[in-house]
Amino acid sequence: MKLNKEDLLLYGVTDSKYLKGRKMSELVEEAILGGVTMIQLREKEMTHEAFKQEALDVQSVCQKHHVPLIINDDVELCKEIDADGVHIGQDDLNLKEARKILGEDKIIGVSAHNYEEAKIALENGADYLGVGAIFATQTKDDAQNISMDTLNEICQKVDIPVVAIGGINQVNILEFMGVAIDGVAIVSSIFGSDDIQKASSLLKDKIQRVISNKMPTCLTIAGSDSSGGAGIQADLKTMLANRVYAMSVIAALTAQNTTGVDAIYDVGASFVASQMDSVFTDIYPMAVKIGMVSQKEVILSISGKLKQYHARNIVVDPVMVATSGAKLISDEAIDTLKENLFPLATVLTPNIPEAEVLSGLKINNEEEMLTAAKYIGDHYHCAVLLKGGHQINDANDLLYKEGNYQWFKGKRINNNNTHGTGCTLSSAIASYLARGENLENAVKKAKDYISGALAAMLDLGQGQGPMDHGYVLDKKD
Ligand SMILES: Nc1ncnc2c1ncn2[C@@H]1O[C@H](COP(=O)(O)OP(=O)(O)O)[C@@H](O)[C@H]1O
Ligand SMILES: Cc1ncc(COP(=O)(O)O)c(N)n1
Ligand SMILES: [Mg+2]
Repeated sequence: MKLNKEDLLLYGVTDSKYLKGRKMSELVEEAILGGVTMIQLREKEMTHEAFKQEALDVQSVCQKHHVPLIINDDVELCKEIDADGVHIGQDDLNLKEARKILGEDKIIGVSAHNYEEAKIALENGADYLGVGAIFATQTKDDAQNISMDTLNEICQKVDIPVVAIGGINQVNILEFMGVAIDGVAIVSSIFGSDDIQKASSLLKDKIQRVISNKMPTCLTIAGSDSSGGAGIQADLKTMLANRVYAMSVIAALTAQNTTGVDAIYDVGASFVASQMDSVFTDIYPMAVKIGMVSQKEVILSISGKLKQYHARNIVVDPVMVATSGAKLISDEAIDTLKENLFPLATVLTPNIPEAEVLSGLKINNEEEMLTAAKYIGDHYHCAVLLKGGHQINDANDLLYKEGNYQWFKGKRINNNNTHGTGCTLSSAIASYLARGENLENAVKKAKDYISGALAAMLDLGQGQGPMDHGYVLDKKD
């Protein structure tokens, strides 16, 4: 029996510490009834005879439900009872030998902790890879952690199925949104649960949704602009126009129009946290854009939640002053931003005045833009896109990342309606990161989008008006 990719969707891995006097085959049957699609029998401290007896019991349950049974480590036992396959680690009997013993018809899975190991396993004829540990796990204390990025890289470069393993539970399973895995291998959250069938069924439902979802998801955490040109409203319009599913956590409300900000109403830190819980435990965002956050407590609650949910692709727009000149952040909050949010950022997107505040340097030309971008990037250990919208000449933006820099040239458009340009650019970058683009391509596409939105020459309001975020839809008429 050879492997179907679909069999890996919810891969239950047993552990006798959860037996509590019951038979392993009973636990396995509950897991299968809940939706587990493949079973791995994993016993570390059992005599050969006892392991064989348990394996035969479990095998009859698996056969009854047409679920493949994989034996951990023990190639001989797999052959002896004619199980469907074996899973071997990096230290176990090597793959070529296992293949010689079992022949081509048996499934052989291999554990890999990095791309090199994955490549070798692929070359030596593995049928699937178990990659981890993704999260901290109690099952294996020596497990190395690997990042979502490495996991995704392995999935994309290796064309055999990949399951993620290590500490996966009902909440963090959503973090695989947008990662090209074929399934998850789970021990404790299935077999350690009081109701194995129910736990399996909930996990199955979640992993099915995560894997089948092809719509990139994106979250903005920012302030509301009642006039709709900047803040949350600009972000949602931008994300929609750049074809991602957009969600919002409102961190502040402004009474604002094109002529200025009349009032600010702060949203409490705990309500911001509640909004983030609601979003991250249901539709996990593949990228997050952070805009106006005016209060220290709110920033702390955002950074705490971003860490808790291992958010990735974080674009931080250090919004300090609106295009109209109004101050949007307290001085105390700027320090909190630097200490707590900047270290989490994939990229920071200051405009020239903001970069001057962050670097303490004056910026009058492109050479000084580079000096400031370098200072900020090296100081806060993140990539920096220093926007040139406030330059007198061209609207050229500078991306500085890990010692390298790249200019994104723009033609200055003779349009005074630039309300919300920073919000729009950062949201467009987040959208393309959610779509799987690397930072350089995301910036390039975002820059093209905003140039088009400015060139559409919308003219609304009595002050510096908003842009036409929907210009891309005109083609559809
Ligand atoms: N008149 C303009 N013509 C073309 N691009 C512009 C113009 N004004 C701003 N931009 C671009 O809009 C983006 C936002 O930049 P900027 O206006 O500096 O940010 P912020 O809104 O945060 O002050 C950048 O890509 C910048 O180059
Ligand atoms: C709620 C809110 N957030 C941000 C901005 C900054 O606008 P810009 O993108 O023009 O810098 C704004 N004016 N209002
Ligand atoms: Mg602006």
